[in-house]
Amino acid sequence: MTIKDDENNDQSEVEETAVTDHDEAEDQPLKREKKKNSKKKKSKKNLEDDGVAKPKKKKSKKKHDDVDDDEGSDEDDHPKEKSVKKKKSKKESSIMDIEAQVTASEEAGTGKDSTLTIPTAISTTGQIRRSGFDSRQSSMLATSDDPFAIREGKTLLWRNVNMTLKTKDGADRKLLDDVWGEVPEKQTTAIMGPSGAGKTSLLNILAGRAKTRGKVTISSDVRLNNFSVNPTDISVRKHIAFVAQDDSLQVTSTPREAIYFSAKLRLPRNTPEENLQKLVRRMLTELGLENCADTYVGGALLKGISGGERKRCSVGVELVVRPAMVFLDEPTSGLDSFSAIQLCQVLKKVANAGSSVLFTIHQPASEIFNAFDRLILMNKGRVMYQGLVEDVPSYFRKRNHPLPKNYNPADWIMNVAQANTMQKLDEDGFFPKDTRDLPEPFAETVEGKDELGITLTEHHLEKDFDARPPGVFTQVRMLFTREIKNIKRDTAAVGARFGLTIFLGILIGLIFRNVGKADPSQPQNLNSIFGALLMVLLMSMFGTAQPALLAFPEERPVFLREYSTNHYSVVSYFIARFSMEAVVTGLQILVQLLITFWFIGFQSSFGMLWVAVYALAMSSTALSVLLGCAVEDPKLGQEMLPLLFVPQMLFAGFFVAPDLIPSWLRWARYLCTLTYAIRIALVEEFGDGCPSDDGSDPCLNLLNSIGAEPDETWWNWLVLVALFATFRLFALVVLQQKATKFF
Ligand SMILES: Nc1ncnc2c1ncn2[C@@H]1O[C@H](COP(=O)(O)OP(=O)(O)OP(=O)(O)O)[C@@H](O)[C@H]1O
Repeated sequence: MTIKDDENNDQSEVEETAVTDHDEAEDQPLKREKKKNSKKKKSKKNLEDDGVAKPKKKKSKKKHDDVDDDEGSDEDDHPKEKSVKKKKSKKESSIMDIEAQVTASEEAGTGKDSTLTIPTAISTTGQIRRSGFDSRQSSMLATSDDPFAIREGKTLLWRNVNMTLKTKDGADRKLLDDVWGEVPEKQTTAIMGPSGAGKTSLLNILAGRAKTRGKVTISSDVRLNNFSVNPTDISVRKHIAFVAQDDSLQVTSTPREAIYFSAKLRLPRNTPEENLQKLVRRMLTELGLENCADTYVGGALLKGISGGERKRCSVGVELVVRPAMVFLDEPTSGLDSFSAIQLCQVLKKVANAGSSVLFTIHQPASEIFNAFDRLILMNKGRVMYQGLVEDVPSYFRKRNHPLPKNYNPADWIMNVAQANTMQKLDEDGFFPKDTRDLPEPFAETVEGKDELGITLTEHHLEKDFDARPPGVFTQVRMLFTREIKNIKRDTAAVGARFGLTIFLGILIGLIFRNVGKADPSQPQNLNSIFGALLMVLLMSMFGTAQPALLAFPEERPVFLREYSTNHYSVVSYFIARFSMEAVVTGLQILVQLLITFWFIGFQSSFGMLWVAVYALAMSSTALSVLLGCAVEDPKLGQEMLPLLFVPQMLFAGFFVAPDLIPSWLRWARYLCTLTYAIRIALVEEFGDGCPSDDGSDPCLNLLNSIGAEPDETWWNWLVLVALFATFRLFALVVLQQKATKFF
């Protein structure tokens, strides 16, 4: 095998690099670490056959072998990739050698630490183990085009997880009762149990998607690589790839694009384009998505791939970035048995590569059940079993519920859980207590320091500039490109928006035809021109603010998923959305004015009128974006739409003279963008005045009545721009706050 052939050469090559790359300062912690390693090595506590995982050297050796086996079988499955794999650089091979060596030395209990700057972490059993590569090695790993490349894993463990519901009669109902457990790295762990057992609640708490709220109280002791963490903290959530039950994918993207989008934005910036493409292709193949790779994901209004394919696509989006921890809520629901097995095999490969995989599952087929490494069996909020899947039969046998021959173990244990009362199960010795002897946690947060002064984030931080994820520019470009595709593909929405603009433009144009060419010194003509101008402004406000208001609430699930999984920053998202809105709004106003301007025959310059109407549209959309960011439900957003427009019309000064408005309410007019836009447009149209025969000037009188001074137009521009900027800034703040909320 290539890896073995290169072993000696590559190993020495990397050893040399590792040593020469570290200056004196970096060597110090290494020495400290080695000292501490030897001091702190604790014996694994042998946990008895009460459902607690036993450390099995044999098992871990097998796992290591599995990695190699999988490598081999992958090549068999994908002959085309053989040549690619053979061409893997020596460096990549050597990294795998290092990993193999690390695993082997862990098992043998001999650490060859001298070549690696590996900080320590304490495993669930208290055993000290290495948990990292130096930045050079990890960045080299990260540039691989293999979704199952070896990665550094993480272990999550928890105890005393309680979830309590205050019932109507004031009593406390325990939804989760002192739940404990762990998701070790390199293993797949399934949470099973009857409906209502608390599987989803537990997964959500661990993934930071549930917290004390209303009548539900949650408390927990959760540790990530022995850092005591609050799972709802965004910095903790970003360590976990989460695949929710309901898919939140961009409706107009294809599976290929969705997976590529995730890989491009989350993998190191120096990952070659060719590798990204290979990675995506491999992911599509592994998940059986090749046939629908270029079909839209689809949604309620757009026909797309099937529900099962959508689910697999969601899994691919997370797995493509080689996460250290993967949580999945019922990943196999809605899949046929072949697809479910295929997906489980993929999860197994991911675990073999080093990740910790946790998922909830209903009653799986025996083939799937036997493919898990570990099982957490929940029953009415309590842990009924916790440990290796292979220990399940003996555990149940010892408790007088032996597994019948030729029976699906999953069916059997569910049957036992449901057919017996909790009291009977308790008497039979189920519901093991947490007897783990956990070491003191390093720190209260991932940003706290471990004993070597290293934060959990730093363990994974890419120090190499090129190995960091793409910057703001790439994020904005990717988001912007996706938005353009979205607009092009969602033809119904774009067609409705522009179709309505054309229709209303023609209608207004026909009704006010040639009104602008009439003599404005005649009162009825002046009223008509004013009416035409007002209609054009109102139409631009309504036509642009409504889609902008609905945009964020509709996109919220996708945004929250992508933001919480490190695709992009809030600022990038905001800039991309704003740029898209600016372009589309500009075009929409152009179409509208091209029709109405020539129909009506306005006297102002076309360019100036376009700028005024555009400025009004942009500042109105800024207000509606603010509202859109504040509400979570698109329907609620729609209900609140009048809130944007009615006050604008009331306070702008053309229905009621400002002096007649109660004095304590008059200030509100200064916040209305329409007030300033109508002044600018009127000055453009009537600024030169229109003296009548009786010596008066009706045009200037009109300007006067609504506070439009031709000499002070700049002031109106300034306020319009200031309002625009303020609303946008508030929207950004609100979005930033909402971005961290999942509940
Ligand atoms: N926020 C909540 N408020 C009130 N009750 C809740 C809340 N969340 C969960 N529950 C209750 O907690 C229990 C466990 O719910 P959970 O959804 O975790 O079960 P589950 O094992 O995932 O069930 P299923 O397999 O049917 O999805 C249920 O009785 C549910 O009604």
